[in-house]
Amino acid sequence: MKLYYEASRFLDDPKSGSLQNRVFGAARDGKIQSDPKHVYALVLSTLKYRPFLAQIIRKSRLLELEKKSKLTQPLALLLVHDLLLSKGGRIHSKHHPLKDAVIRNKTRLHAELTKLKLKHGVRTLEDLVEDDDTPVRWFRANLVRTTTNAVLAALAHLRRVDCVADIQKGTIYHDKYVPDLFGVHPREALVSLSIYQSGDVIIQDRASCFPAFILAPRPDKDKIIDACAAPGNKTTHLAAILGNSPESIIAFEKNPERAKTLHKMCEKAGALGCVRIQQGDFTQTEPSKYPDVTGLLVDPSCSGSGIFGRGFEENDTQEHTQERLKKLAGFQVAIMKHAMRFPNAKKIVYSTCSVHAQENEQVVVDLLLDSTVRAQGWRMCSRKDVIPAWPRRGLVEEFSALDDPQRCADGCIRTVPQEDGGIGFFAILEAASGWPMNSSISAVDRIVAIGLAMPLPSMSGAEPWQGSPMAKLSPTLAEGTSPRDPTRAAAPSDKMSPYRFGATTTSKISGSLNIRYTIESTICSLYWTPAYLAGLLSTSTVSSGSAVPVCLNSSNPALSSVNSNLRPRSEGRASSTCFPAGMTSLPIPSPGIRPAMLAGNIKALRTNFQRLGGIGAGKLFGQCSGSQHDEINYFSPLFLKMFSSVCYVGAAILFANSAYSSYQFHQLGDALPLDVQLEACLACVLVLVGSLAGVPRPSPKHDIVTGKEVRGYKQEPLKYIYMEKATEELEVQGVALFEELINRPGYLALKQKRAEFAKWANQ
Ligand SMILES: C[S@@+](CC[C@H](N)C(=O)[O-])C[C@H]1O[C@@H](n2cnc3c(N)ncnc32)[C@H](O)[C@@H]1O
Repeated sequence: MKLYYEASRFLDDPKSGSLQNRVFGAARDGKIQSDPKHVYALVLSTLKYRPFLAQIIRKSRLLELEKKSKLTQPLALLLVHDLLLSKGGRIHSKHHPLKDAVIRNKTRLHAELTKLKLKHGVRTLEDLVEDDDTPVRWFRANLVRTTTNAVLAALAHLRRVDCVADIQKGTIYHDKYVPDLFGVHPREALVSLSIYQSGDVIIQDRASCFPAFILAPRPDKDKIIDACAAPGNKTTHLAAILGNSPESIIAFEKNPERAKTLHKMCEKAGALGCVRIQQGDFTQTEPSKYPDVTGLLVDPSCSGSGIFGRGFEENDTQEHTQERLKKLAGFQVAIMKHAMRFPNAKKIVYSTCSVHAQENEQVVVDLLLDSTVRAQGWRMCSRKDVIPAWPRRGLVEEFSALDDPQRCADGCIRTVPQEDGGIGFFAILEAASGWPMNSSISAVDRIVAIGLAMPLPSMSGAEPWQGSPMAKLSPTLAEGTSPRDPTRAAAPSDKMSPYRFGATTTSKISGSLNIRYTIESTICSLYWTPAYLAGLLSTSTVSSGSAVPVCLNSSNPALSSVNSNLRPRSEGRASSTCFPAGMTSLPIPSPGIRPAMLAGNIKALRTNFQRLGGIGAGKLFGQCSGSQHDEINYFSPLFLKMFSSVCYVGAAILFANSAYSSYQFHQLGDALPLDVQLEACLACVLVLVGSLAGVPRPSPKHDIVTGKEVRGYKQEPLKYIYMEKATEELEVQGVALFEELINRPGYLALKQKRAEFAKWANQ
């Protein structure tokens, strides 16, 4: 429980700073004893799902119901998170009153989770969070390994659409801005495809593809430095544009762990021949040692505010936010100034994944107002050099300190998170005097392009080749700063796409209603069906009166006593239950029946089944003839025909019911419960019985000695099932024997049940 107590301190910690810093800092200072990695992971995941967990807790009334246990909201969030979402079963490890309080409400909490999933039409909460975050799954053809046409051929099963808004499941969009880029619906199974696994395609947000595209290095001519490279999305994109020319990229990465990720990603992309990875601080390099470098891509650590749900933490104060932005901007200007010192660099692209002007336009203004930068001849490029067709440009008001604010703003690219189909982005281009605006990188003038960077998969354990589309992953920040944590999980339903709403409404609810109903009805069927079957068999015996046609041999001396017991049940006391006369001898295991009484009847029932089984289904249904000479009675052909039909109809209903239940469980991603499996088995048995009963009777045979017709086997009478006593006893107790059967909703009450369930699910 220590872990939960310690983690709860970080959920609503008023202190500023990133979660990672706070948790690991607390561990260093000896303020927490639990493994900081566990604390961090637990708090991070709880924060991610917080709105949903809070909703589940509120709707289940957990805190109200467990008032006595003094369960607090932060602890409830963590414990419910582990109960519902953690696979490790940590909450069950040792008893503790607070853990027990949550576990006591397990069913209620699971029900609320199910309702939430049904409401949003998702199989897991992960889907819900992801859905809110990623409007489009962007991926680019890795031209190091394949071609755009080969990728299109591999995805030929997807229908081509011409605009981002038309992207839905089963479609593919070929981007009009970045030629090797494609967009699919986030739920499209991309990562399971071989083209993804082989590294032929790399998932990368469109905005993240802009910087390398703007830099546009030329194969065999340019040498590029990627100043802040890990995890390597833009590095591998550069390699693709450079046609994998040997040794054409130097990729710097300060963080040793992230440098390993960068290596992995380059390896996966097949770009190691082209990229030289240099682990170390780019700002500590000596520019004069790189005379052959013609261009740089500077994608420094930033606030990551352009990535969905990765803005500053909600508990960050305004002052703290400003303080952090100032610090980041200071680093960003410094690293850009260093990049501008490379003697033969003609073009620099600067990018961040922030939406804050402080990290974007204001950095550019600071650079352009700097006397050293001016003296070096760097200037801003105009719109025509920075994806001119892209409609969203920089913020004019931020350039008021410069000569032509409109021109400067037009030289920028901005993307709004989600609205523009991906993460937030900004880009600007500057050039030194004399630089021909439409020139390539070989031009003598110097250019600076500014955009936004991508999140870092390694931060959240993503595979490096997943690239940048994982919009939830946090970016690495500058020195003295730290990655952003998801203070908010996915947006609530009002932010959801129409697509999901579509899936959320009637069909899901009615379907889910059916799940519950089918479970209910399945259990009922399983509970009652053997009784019905036994009843059918017994009834056919009883209802025909004393001249029982089934299995009683009038020559049998034991028969008279048996027959005397076989008076129609309507004469007995059970008739008061209003149950159909023919069914009164059913050994129904009503909860009211005391076990001892039931045991007697079960024994009798078993004996009957054994006898019937002993005779054999074929013999029972009269399709076989035997060698015995006793003439015995059989079911009438009409009865058998009807019985067979009843079996088929029953089997069809059970099959349909179990199939639909299976479908619904599949939709929910749950394993098929035993009762549904048993239902399907029962349906098979009914088909078998029905088909045996439906086999036409053989023509009568004649005894070769007597010449008489021989039609079957001698059979023993079925044992009488004594329901009378049980009935009496129950009536004394005031229990209606068949109450459950009478009150049980029929299969045809589905509509009503659906409505009830829909009401329940929408509470
Ligand atoms: C925003 S990420 C880069 C993302 C990368 N460009 C991509 O698209 O995959 C910033 C990276 O720069 C690294 N970094 C920060 N300061 C650095 C420095 N002074 N020198 C080299 N790398 C640095 C960080 O460790 C981090 O991995």
